[in-house]
Amino acid sequence: MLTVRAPATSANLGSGFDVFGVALERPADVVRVEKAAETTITVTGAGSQYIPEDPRKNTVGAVAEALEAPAHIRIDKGIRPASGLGSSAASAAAAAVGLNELYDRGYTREELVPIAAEGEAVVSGAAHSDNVAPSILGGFTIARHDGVTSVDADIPLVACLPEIVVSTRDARRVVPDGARMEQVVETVGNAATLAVGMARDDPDLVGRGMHDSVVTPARAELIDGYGNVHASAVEAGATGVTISGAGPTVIAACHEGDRGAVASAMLDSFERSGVEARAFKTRIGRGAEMFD
Ligand SMILES: Nc1ncnc2c1ncn2[C@@H]1O[C@H](COP(=O)(O)OP(=O)(O)O)[C@@H](O)[C@H]1O
Ligand SMILES: N[C@@H](CCOP(=O)(O)O)C(=O)O
Repeated sequence: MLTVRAPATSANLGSGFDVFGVALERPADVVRVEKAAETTITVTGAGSQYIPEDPRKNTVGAVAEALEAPAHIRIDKGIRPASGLGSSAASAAAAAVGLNELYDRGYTREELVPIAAEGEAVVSGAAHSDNVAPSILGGFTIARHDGVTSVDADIPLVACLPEIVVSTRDARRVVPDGARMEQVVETVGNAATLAVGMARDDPDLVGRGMHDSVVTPARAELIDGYGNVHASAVEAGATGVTISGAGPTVIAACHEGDRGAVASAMLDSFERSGVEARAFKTRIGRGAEMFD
């Protein structure tokens, strides 16, 4: 039996829709895999009552099938589903890393990314890799159709999760069909700024690069109080604020010493909108880790 801890992730970071992602130091899913004649799944932990144990409907089932690696898979959820923190992806990432080792398949971590993304297709209708890539590789990742680039980065973050459920499948339905040329130009500038900020561990550049005028405004409508939470976080010192993944988590980049104030400001602001929320002070962290 093998045990794998795979971290929560924040995808998009505003300007990098379906491309950028970061691994978070916490929270995480823990997945145990054991060889079996056919795949069975049990789920415990955060939000487990909403997660199917049928291998055709759970992200880890798709991964086991893609790797031809049937197993008893036990998932202990540390990441609430439909949170915008890559909950479904963390389980898929952990299963990919664990089953690859258990069955000695020999795939590199980069090669496991599209395999784990098969799980995302099951739940969101699209095999987007921007959550599974950082959950497997850690750091800041750029997921393209032809492969993944990753870089270690150290940026302090605050993730604020309101008690609202937004499924990725629903949030993908509000993504606009296209963008105007000036938005494309702006997005290229922001995305490039963010990537340089990651390479330099610079929270100011990362924050500036998180702005997005294409997808984020449409999705903000799904999160009660988003505009005020954004403004409060910036006022408290956040260098940039955006929706984490498909939401409803709101993620802020900041300097180390500002994390407490930013977290309090975001919580207070959600509360003023009548929304209960939790805030995690976190930072960019490592990818999936395996234990015997
Ligand atoms: N292993 C899993 N972990 C979490 N959610 C899963 C898993 N397998 C299937 N799901 C389903 O995926 C959906 C949550 O995924 P998604 O909407 O992408 O949210 P998140 O951003 O938290 O990953 C829920 O409907 C949940 O039942
Ligand atoms: N690029 C995807 C990311 C979804 O992230 P999740 O954490 O909400 O599953 C999207 O924006 O749809």
